[in-house]
Amino acid sequence: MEDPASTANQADFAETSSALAYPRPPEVAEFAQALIHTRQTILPRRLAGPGPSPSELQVILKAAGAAPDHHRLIPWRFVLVPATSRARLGEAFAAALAERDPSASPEQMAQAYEKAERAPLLMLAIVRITDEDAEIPPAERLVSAGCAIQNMLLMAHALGYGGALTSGKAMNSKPLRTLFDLAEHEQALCFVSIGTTIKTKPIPLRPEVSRYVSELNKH
Ligand SMILES: Cc1cc2nc3c(=O)[nH]c(=O)nc-3n(C[C@H](O)[C@H](O)[C@H](O)COP(=O)(O)O)c2cc1C
Repeated sequence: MEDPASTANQADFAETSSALAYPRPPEVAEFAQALIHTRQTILPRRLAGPGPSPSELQVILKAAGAAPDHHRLIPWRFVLVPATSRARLGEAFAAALAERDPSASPEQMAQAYEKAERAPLLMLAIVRITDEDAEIPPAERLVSAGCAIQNMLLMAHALGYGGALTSGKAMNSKPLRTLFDLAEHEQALCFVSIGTTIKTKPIPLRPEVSRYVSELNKH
């Protein structure tokens, strides 16, 4: 059965690209494989300018919108943190640290503050855990958010940028929730950092398929 577009309005949707040729030329799968398997985390301290241009940023953000999204709820959102707002984020990180560890040293406070300065493109990924559509449980919303985030990481990688997801103890602290104006039913998932890779590292080893796949027995 087709899903109704329940929460989001039809006007919220737009065509993005034309279809790929069918049958697929083999290069398509080869390209997809190369893209997926060469993506790796490049931590924010290894990301410098330039970051994506405004038009590249739109391409990256549009990729999120291609994620599977049951009932087309758009249960996630991203808040960009431009250079002019990094100081406010740094203050929230430091306040979050002070809240959970009142004995934090000035060095630790400075480190917490400095985390907001890294990576030319920084955004917070937020998921709407519940809303009036009770049919779509939190787990499905989280899956959709993860798909949207991975789409952006892969698109950034295709454009030649490095990227990383970072979380940490400040994620759902009061200072951060207040700064990003999170509603009660929203949860901060992770920061997405994107920029030019200044230091590469070997591609990590990937798990054998047998580690995560099994077959349902008949009995
Ligand atoms: C939601 C989420 C949050 C993450 N937060 C952090 C983090 O705070 N610090 C970090 O070093 N890596 C973080 N990671 C990245 C993982 O450590 C990384 O993806 C993993 O080591 C696999 O490496 P790869 O991305 O290079 O394949 C996070 C990943 C996810 C999915």
